[in-house]
Amino acid sequence: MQVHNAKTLKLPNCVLTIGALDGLHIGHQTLLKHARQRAEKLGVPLVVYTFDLPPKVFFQHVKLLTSLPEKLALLEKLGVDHVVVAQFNADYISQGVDRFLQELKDLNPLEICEGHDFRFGRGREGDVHTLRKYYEVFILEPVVCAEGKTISSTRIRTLFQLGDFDKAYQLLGWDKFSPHVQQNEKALVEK
Ligand SMILES: Cc1cc2nc3c(=O)[nH]c(=O)nc-3n(C[C@H](O)[C@H](O)[C@H](O)COP(=O)(O)O)c2cc1C
Ligand SMILES: Nc1ncnc2c1ncn2[C@@H]1O[C@H](COP(=O)(O)OP(=O)(O)OP(=O)(O)O)[C@@H](O)[C@H]1O
Repeated sequence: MQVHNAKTLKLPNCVLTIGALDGLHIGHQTLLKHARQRAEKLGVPLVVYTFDLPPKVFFQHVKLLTSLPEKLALLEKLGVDHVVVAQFNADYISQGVDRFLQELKDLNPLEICEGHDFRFGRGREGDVHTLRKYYEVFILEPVVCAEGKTISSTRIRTLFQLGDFDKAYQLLGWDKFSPHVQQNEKALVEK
């Protein structure tokens, strides 16, 4: 797997998923497994475009579930070929939807795979309908837990704060005893 700064990767084609992907929980994993299958079927690389810090950590100062090195290790396990890491800072945020779409052009995605609530660009002005004007977009149905509630990074952060570690690990879907999970448990309960 190769890691790139924003605006440096150029590809003739790919399957692309964009997102904060904090925690790489079961919803994210399902999305990336689908994207992996599409990339294999089309014979093109799988690219993930992600943000460091995740936008919600930057704006709302919520707790980080996975550090960048942890996230990259998990993306590699999921069979991602290229990861673009955008430094999410004031300068980056100032770019509007048009410049972000311009950047995507260099990746030439044959398909973009997202969940229905994906947003992008300054003020969250772009969504899957915006992407559909230019690209083939696959929308994954919300992945839910056994009680039918949608899995999200926000929900997992809340479960950690409530001390419901078993449920949080269940929704993360990674090995409870792996070093990154133990390290995060400590970080998430410490205020
Ligand atoms: C160029 C750019 C500017 C953004 N500006 C904002 C912003 O002003 N406010 C905000 O909440 N999120 C902003 N975001 C983050 C997106 O809303 C969104 O969190 C990001 O695209 C990841 O999608 P996800 O949260 O569905 O994973 C921006 C994203 C991009 C690519
Ligand atoms: N449970 C889920 N089912 C299907 N798609 C999902 C699910 N959770 C996230 N996604 C998709 O994964 C991509 C990245 O989303 P994001 O990183 O914002 O996850 P999130 O769990 O919704 O985070 P947060 O709770 O911080 O908003 C988006 O396309 C989003 O729609």
